[in-house]
Amino acid sequence: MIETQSLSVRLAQTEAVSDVSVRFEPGRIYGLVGPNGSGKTTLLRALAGLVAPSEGVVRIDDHALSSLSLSERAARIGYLPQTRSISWDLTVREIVQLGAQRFRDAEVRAEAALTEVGLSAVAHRRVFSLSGGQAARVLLARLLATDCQVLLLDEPLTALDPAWQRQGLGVLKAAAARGHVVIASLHDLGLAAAFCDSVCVMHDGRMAGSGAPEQAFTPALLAEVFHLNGGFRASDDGPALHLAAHPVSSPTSLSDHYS
Ligand SMILES: Nc1ncnc2c1ncn2[C@@H]1O[C@H](COP(=O)(O)OP(=O)(O)OP(=O)(O)O)[C@@H](O)[C@H]1O
Repeated sequence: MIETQSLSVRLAQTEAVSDVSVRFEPGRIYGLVGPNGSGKTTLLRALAGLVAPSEGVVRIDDHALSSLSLSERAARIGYLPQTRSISWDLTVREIVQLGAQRFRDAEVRAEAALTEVGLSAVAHRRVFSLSGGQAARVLLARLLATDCQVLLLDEPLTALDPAWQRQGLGVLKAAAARGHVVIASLHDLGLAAAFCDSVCVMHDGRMAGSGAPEQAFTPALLAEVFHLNGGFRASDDGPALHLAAHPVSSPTSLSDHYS
């Protein structure tokens, strides 16, 4: 379990996260959603202990995160940052094994993670020879290989094709089913609604709503936070989130949003 209590994070002149109290439970996948600049990355970085709270606290399993050593944090929390780069042209297998290096059976764990992301066939290849989407899957496999209780992912679907966006979320859902806490920032609200047990909606640094997608994604919240008309409607596969093709026509709020 990882939670924040009255968490605020100030970055220079900006209160990027403002008075957020939220609890994330094992066995569940959480979609962290919100417009650009709403505070998703900052909240994830605070949960990872990479940025200090200006107010409030992050707690993991009833320990204040700040009381844990770096190695204790690293054993509990895996983090896939938004800006991803691979510095060394190692093989795919070697990169993924780096995630599992605290385990004796790192090689076995790395192979299992590579299978999950569909990269076993290219495990011998140098990582710089891969496509952008394949490289993104290598880093997802490295994160899975950490086997950390808490997995934090900042826009993990970037660079993935539509099929692999769904496969990737399926892999994360399976990790949650194994007992991990999975928290992923996502921009695709439809995918968040389809795959996540809960969504947490950030708006101007605050938590504007949270809960099961059908409860949290109300038409009023979609209009207010995302400037979108939409809501859940019945479909053959059960209730599904439908969003209008065009944003709500609100020149003032949209110009604010995109400025
Ligand atoms: N290093 C920084 N210094 C000052 N302000 C920052 C810094 N990093 C982010 N911010 C500001 O904090 C706010 C939240 O940014 P954050 O990156 O957390 O948003 P986000 O929801 O992840 O956005 P996006 O969807 O665009 O990735 C924004 O107003 C941003 O401009």
